[in-house]
Amino acid sequence: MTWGAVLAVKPLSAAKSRLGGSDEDRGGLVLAMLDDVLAAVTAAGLVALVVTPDPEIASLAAGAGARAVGEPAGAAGLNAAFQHGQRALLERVSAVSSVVFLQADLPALTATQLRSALAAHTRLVETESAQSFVADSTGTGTAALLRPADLPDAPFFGSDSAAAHRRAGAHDLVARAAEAAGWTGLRRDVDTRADLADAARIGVGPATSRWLRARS
Ligand SMILES: Nc1nc2c(ncn2[C@@H]2O[C@H](COP(=O)(O)OP(=O)(O)OP(=O)(O)O)[C@@H](O)[C@H]2O)c(=O)[nH]1
Ligand SMILES: C=C(OP(=O)(O)O)C(=O)O
Repeated sequence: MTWGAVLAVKPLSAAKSRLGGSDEDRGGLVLAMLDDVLAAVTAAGLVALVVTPDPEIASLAAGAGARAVGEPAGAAGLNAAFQHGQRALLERVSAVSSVVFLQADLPALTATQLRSALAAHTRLVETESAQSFVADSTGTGTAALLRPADLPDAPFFGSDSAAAHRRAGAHDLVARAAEAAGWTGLRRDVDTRADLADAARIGVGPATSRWLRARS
């Protein structure tokens, strides 16, 4: 399997409203977390593509070695953005056979944990068309959805997405893979200041670490 990663990020002015703070402060954190996620994705050997309407985010993605595309025409929301990104990635890199839709707010993600999840998918998912997911640390959201690169179906990110992906037939990797106990960074998405403190406790990447130091 040749894996690609698709990430989606809203405009900086609208992103991560639950974190509070000034637009500038929050925007800096969104960029830092994306930088750390892309570093882990690249270190894991995946090609990455970011769907975003924001030129500053697109520029950071390009600097980190990822491709960047704008929002899909005529469709809105995260699930349409992921589908659009999957199609765009396949058009650009035809060798990609599987994709992971990955949240951009996982600053404690490591390449080792990401590779471990991809390996668990390959080991546990028997049929070629099957999907699997990694639930976030609360168990209700989805940190990553793993699937064939040519699957056209829309994913079900949003509230209670873990249950929605399970209902859609995706395998629950956290329930099935013993090594999921080590996926602390992969599962630690950051929506609130408390989440950020927990990510810092786990250990964030260099960009988020710099952002935190500048504020301490
Ligand atoms: N490109 C794109 N990304 C999106 C869209 N909606 C959500 N996202 C991204 O999807 C990811 C998951 O969304 P959330 O964790 O809810 O983040 P958020 O919407 O920025 O956070 P809140 O404002 O606090 O709800 C984040 O990286 C968002 O930037 C969209 O319509 N287009
Ligand atoms: C979109 C999701 O993330 P969050 O719950 O952080 O909004 C999700 O888990 O499907």
